Amino acid sequence: MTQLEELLATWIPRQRWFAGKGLPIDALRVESQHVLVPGTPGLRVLVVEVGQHGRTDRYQVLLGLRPEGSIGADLAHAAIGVCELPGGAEGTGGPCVQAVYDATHDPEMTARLLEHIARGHAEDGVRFRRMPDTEIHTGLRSLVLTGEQSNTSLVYGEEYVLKMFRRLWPGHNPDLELTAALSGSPFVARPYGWIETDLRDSAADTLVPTTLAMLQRYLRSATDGWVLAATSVRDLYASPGVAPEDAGGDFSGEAERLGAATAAVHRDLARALPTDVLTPESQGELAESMVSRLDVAASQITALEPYAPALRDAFDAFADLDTPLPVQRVHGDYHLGQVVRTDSGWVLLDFEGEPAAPITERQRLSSPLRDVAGMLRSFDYAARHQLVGHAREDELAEPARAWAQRNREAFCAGYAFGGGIDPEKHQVVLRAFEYDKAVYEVMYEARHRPAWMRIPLDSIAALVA
Ligand SMILES: Nc1ncnc2c1ncn2[C@@H]1O[C@H](COP(=O)(O)OP(=O)(O)O)[C@@H](O)[C@H]1O
Ligand SMILES: O=P(O)(O)O[C@H]1O[C@H](CO)[C@@H](O[C@H]2O[C@H](CO)[C@@H](O)[C@H](O)[C@H]2O)[C@H](O)[C@H]1O
Repeated sequence: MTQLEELLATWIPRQRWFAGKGLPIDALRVESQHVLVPGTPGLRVLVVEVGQHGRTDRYQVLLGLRPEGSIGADLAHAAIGVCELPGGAEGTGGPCVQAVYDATHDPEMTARLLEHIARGHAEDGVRFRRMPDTEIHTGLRSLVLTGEQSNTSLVYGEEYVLKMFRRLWPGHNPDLELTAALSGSPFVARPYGWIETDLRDSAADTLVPTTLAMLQRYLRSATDGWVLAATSVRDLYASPGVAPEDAGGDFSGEAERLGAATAAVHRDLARALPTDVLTPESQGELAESMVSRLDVAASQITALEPYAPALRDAFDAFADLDTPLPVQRVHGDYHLGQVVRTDSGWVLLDFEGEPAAPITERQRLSSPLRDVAGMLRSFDYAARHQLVGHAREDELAEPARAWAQRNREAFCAGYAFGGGIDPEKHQVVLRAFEYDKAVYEVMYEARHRPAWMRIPLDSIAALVA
């Protein structure tokens, strides 16, 4: 490994967006390095290959370069280290020792990204694109959004958000594809542009245009759906003996409006992008993929094993259904943290799909009920997460169940009222998607938040009871 690769092998596993937590890094290689700002201070986009346990993932790193010893206090938290870089100070000849740091925290450097998108510039294999009929204000200072994210988002002057996709797969990111297809909808934040490069698809041995980042309108008045729901749950838990419908912070009106917004987005996606009907064979394959995901999860998480037969039965029942299943592009990783409440209503974000799945899989058409199931799981999460370690856990189990049930029903009613298919009439499909999502969540939590693994596990226990 080069000195830079050694540094990255220590720094990358500590980042929130690193998906391979818990496993040692066996190999790391800088696959490509694109110079956006030559010299020092300098800016490069790196595509880094990380090998772990027999598989290789790619990550995007925005690397800042400064002369050794010149990283000020404002960037100290972003420091990666000091190393010799080939062509470190472009124009000066040979290798040169540089301080390298995470440039997402450096507004001087990130300002260049916004300028490049505004101008539709291209630089060293990286293309910056502006959406037609948009005007972009430059000269805005960026700040990194804090929070539990799979990617990194920069907010420019409360006007735009630039989401840098961290884990890269060859292809256009579905977040960009779907947000662009929904442009003009009141239920999505307007897209302004994107950044892309070519990434090698080793299976096909071709270079594929691949999205590195997407620029969108920043919604100033937005409040996270998860935060709103968690506040409602907290209110309920602080009012012993009060039913969810009588509690001050009842969420069901919002849940119903969210259901209607979701149905409207599904309708618009079905109008703008391809749709189909699943053949019985494809439905069988989908059920099989749910079973395989369960098998992998149960082989790693022994606490899942007792529920595996009941889960398999639900997937089999789905495979045996003989009603044709309409499919289309869907959100793919829908939960309360992906929706925000603004002054004018709910807005849906992050159409990326499950960040751990290859892009081709995420682009596959699916039933809109998959998203409905995702949101129903999220109501369950919102109700249960405050029980973890709570002194009154046993006493609160019933209010938690009642809160989740009330909001599930309200969401489904809003979805049907808003023109979506009535989820209540498709229980077999809905159950299969809910179980599949819960299995995914067990794996996700085992990797990212082990203390929360019992949330989906408890739900599975209750669902199959
Ligand atoms: N356009 C936006 N306006 C306001 N807040 C946003 C916007 N986009 C994202 N956010 C905030 O950032 C959080 C993470 O964004 P998201 O796109 O879900 O990133 P990730 O894929 O990394 O999880 C969201 O939950 C939301 O609170
Ligand atoms: O938002 P991301 O695209 O990063 O999605 C991943 O992280 C989510 C957690 O932030 C995870 O969602 C799970 O936890 C949520 C509460 O934090 C809960 O509302 C969801 O229902 C639950 O699935 C998501 O699964 C994962 O892909």
